[in-house]
Amino acid sequence: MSIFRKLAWFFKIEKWNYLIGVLFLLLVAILNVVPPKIIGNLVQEISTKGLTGVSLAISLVILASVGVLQYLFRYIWRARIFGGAARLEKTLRSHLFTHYMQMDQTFYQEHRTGDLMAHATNDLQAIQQVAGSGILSFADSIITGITTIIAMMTLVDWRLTLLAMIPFPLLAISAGYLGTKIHIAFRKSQAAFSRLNNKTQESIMGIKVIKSLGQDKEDIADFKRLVDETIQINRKVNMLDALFNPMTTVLIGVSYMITLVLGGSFVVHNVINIGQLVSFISYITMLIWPMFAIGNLFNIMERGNASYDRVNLLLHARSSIIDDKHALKKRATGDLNFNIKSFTYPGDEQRSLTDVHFTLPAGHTIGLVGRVGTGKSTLMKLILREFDDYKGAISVGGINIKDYALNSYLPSLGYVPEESFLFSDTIKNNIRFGNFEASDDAVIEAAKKSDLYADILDQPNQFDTEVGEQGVSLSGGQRQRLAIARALIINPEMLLLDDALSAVDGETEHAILQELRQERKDKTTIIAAHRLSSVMNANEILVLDDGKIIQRGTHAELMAQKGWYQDMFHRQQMETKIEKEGDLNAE
Ligand SMILES: Nc1ncnc2c1ncn2[C@@H]1O[C@H](COP(=O)(O)OP(=O)(O)OP(=O)(O)O)[C@@H](O)[C@H]1O
Repeated sequence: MSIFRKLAWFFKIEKWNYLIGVLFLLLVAILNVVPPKIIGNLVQEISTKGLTGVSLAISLVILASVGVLQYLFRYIWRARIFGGAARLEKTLRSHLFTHYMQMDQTFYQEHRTGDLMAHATNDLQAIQQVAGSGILSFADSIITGITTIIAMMTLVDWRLTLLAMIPFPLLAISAGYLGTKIHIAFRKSQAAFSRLNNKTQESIMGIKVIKSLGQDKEDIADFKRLVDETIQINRKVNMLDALFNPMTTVLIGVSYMITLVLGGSFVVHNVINIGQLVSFISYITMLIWPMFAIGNLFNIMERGNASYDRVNLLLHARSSIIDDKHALKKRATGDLNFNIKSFTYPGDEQRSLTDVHFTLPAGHTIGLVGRVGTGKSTLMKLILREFDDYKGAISVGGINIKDYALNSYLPSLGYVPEESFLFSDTIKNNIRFGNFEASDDAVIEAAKKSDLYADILDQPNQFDTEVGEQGVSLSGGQRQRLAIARALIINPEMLLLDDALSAVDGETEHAILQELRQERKDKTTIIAAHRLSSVMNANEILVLDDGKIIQRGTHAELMAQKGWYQDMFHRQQMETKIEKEGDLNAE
């Protein structure tokens, strides 16, 4: 029952719909007791040869009217109760989705996508069932049960009713016992479903890697193992479930036996007549549904309860990146001051950034270089406010970035990672994702600036070409340039390119960077790259190692020093030369 308590907030909002629904359930249940009584009367009249044409006609008219009214009333309760359940699903669905949108990176590091999908589908459906079939089973089993029992007591005989109900308490005891077990089993079943969801999602996303490394057989075996495990757990749920329904049948059977033996003797001793016995047997039959409804109710409630707890846990997770009450609702413009004493990822032991300090005046570009895993992306993540828990401060235009409202701050930034997410939509819509108001001319302009225009004209439907899921129909370089166009269309105050030109050739890279220098004279740009040619023209270049700045200066200054930058520059020049010679020889 605790799930009803947990959903009290919703039933309060929908109280009128549920009250009207339950009222009509009650009317249906009251009407339900009429036909057995009429049939019992008819049988009695037949057995005493007292049946007349008029009484038969009246009985038939009553039966028909009851049928029509029940049809109408059933329609009303269905619309009210199931309509309410649909609204609960809608409310929870949008609540959960909005919550997902607001959560920070730490949340997404802690929860796997498959899990989050399972919560948004399976769990919400289970909760919705509580508000629909659950309420129906609950109200109907009580109402039908009570009205039928009252009819049996008043219209037939209260002693026979009590005797016929002897087996019923057993049902309540077993329901209570099985209910707890079912609750635990459901939790396990839902966790298993999440694991299976995660596996399916990961395998489909990673299908290319799995196939190219020849791991398909192992992956299928792994999947089968998970399916077996899930089936095993679900079998236990079904077994517990299966224990309940046959028990109901057995108990009803016992009740029938009591009725036939004792009811028969009541007829023999003229306590009740044969018509009443027929009515009584019909009433016992009418109790079968409430019994099954109780079984069904436990099932629905336990499933819903386990799901509600899981969803609630998610909804209670708080993002650590939240707006202050007095957060500034203004675009972040001006110089960037990055002063980080130290930053460690949540749950990590090792620092990822130590003593990284720099100022980037508006209109300037800073380059970030260094070995892999030295903190270049981490530095950008802090500017992007993916993580707020660090020692130090970052400010833009003299204002701490934590003091800006997220909805004002983030749209001031244009971020392009090495692998951008593209939506399965047209090229045009992907470019103007950051600004759907952007005109077609602005889209063309952004495509030209990112050196993508010629490629788009080669596509079958030019700007209206669908790029497929995650942009599968485009090359790596085209995807990167499309992501740059998407960032440029919002004309960001600060552009962050995180190895965003790694898949384009040197010439294209040169053209794009040239364009950016022209276009972004009063805005800041941060470029993290492995290819040093990407940062050569930056106003300052930081060389990072193990999260610390080991060298800094302009290209000329760094080339004049012995160190990582000079070594790497020479090495990359040599590689380019060898590549070019290789190309010439091939021609
Ligand atoms: N989300 C994360 N949680 C925990 N540790 C992380 C996370 N992201 C990165 N790290 C760690 O932080 C360090 C810096 O990683 P980062 O991605 O910033 O390096 P990078 O210089 O951008 O590397 P690359 O050139 O390969 O992109 C690495 O040791 C990495 O393992």
